[in-house]
Amino acid sequence: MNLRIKNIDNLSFEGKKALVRVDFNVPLDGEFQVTDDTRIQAALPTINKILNDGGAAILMSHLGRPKSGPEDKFSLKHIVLELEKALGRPVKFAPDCIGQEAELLAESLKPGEVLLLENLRFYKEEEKGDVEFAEKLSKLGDIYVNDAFGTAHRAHASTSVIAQFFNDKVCGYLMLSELKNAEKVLGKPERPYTAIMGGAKISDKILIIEKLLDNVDNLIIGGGMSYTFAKAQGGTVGDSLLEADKLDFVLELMAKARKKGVNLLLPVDTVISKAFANDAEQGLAVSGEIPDGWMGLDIGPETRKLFAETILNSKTILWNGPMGVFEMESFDKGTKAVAEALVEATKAGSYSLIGGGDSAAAINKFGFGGDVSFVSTGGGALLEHMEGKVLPGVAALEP
Ligand SMILES: Nc1ncnc2c1ncn2[C@@H]1O[C@H](COP(=O)(O)OP(=O)(O)O)[C@@H](O)[C@H]1O
Ligand SMILES: O=C(OP(=O)(O)O)[C@H](O)COP(=O)(O)O
Repeated sequence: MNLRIKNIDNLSFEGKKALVRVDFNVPLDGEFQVTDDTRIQAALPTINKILNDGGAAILMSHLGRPKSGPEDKFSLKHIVLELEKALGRPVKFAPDCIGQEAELLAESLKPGEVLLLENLRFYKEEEKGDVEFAEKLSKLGDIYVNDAFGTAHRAHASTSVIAQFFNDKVCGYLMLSELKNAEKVLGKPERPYTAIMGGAKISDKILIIEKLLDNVDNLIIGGGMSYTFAKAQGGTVGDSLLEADKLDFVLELMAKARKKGVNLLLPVDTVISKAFANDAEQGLAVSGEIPDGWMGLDIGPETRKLFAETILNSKTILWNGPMGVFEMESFDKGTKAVAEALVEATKAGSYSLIGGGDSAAAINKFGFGGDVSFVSTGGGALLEHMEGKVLPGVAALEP
């Protein structure tokens, strides 16, 4: 971890206004209710430290990916109630993240008070990393705190460019805890070290899979991406997810695993279905032998046993991406079996780190969130960090 960054514990916020970049990019339902408040809860230690010190907190975040300007469905006003509930105190809201009203609201903020700014991405300048926009934001606070680990892989105005306008700039507690936990896997992980990769698309995870082969003892591949491996080995995959342009890459990966002595585990059987639906006709197939008209939507029972065995023999485990379409009950058994193995391994003293929105949602769905070592609030950010890339949101905090 970078020790040149100032420690938040050594900083007093008394009488100060802290401008805090948080990641409140949380899921909302059709009624604009927050359906998972993990990221809000995770930001509380930093906000409470500021308030308990006698400071005021000005919170800024993005929500979703608005295309051009303000859109009601992406307004952060929808999360004010949830934030008030979590903090146990009122939260003021600035309907624009820059400009006169935001400045007046920030200026009149008293110690112990909290102000939430409207979605930063209502300005295209945010994602462009525009310096003038960053400077306007910076006028709102005296100290800059970045606690948005989930967005730390973005070099945006509020996550990195803004830092140059502050003498006092620090990592928040969430960011620190995320970096510390990732270090256990990135540094000298206790061995055997097993990475489990799943989810829908190989193309999203190519770099990380390749990078992992330099470090892991076992690499488990499940979920939608495993059918491209089956196809590349000459198998048939019916209507399963397939990235036909990645077949050569997959064969190279397999060769690299052999060369590096990495034990690559692929599914040996798969739950198949006639359609992408919970109640469609289902069956079981040997991997690479899926008939036409069927699609693989989960790993099969033999695979679950095989994967669990390896997980239980591991000392460090990194998991990203579900083993099947866990959102449907008929296809959640593989993901559940892997989650259960992770919990058991953790109980036996192994270190387990889970990243990615869907993997975190899966582990929470099964009620295991508290039974693994760490569930990261980052998806892309955690993976980029694992690839060894410098996170702009962290680098910007260096003096
Ligand atoms: N066999 C499969 N066929 C289709 N979709 C799948 C399959 N296995 C997993 N998925 C889907 O992959 C999605 C998660 O992928 P991804 O976004 O890569 O995970 P994460 O957010 O954890 O990184 C889930 O919505 C899940 O339903
Ligand atoms: O949810 C996020 O990323 P994730 O889906 O990789 O966890 C972050 O808020 C970053 O959002 P972005 O990918 O729109 O920049």
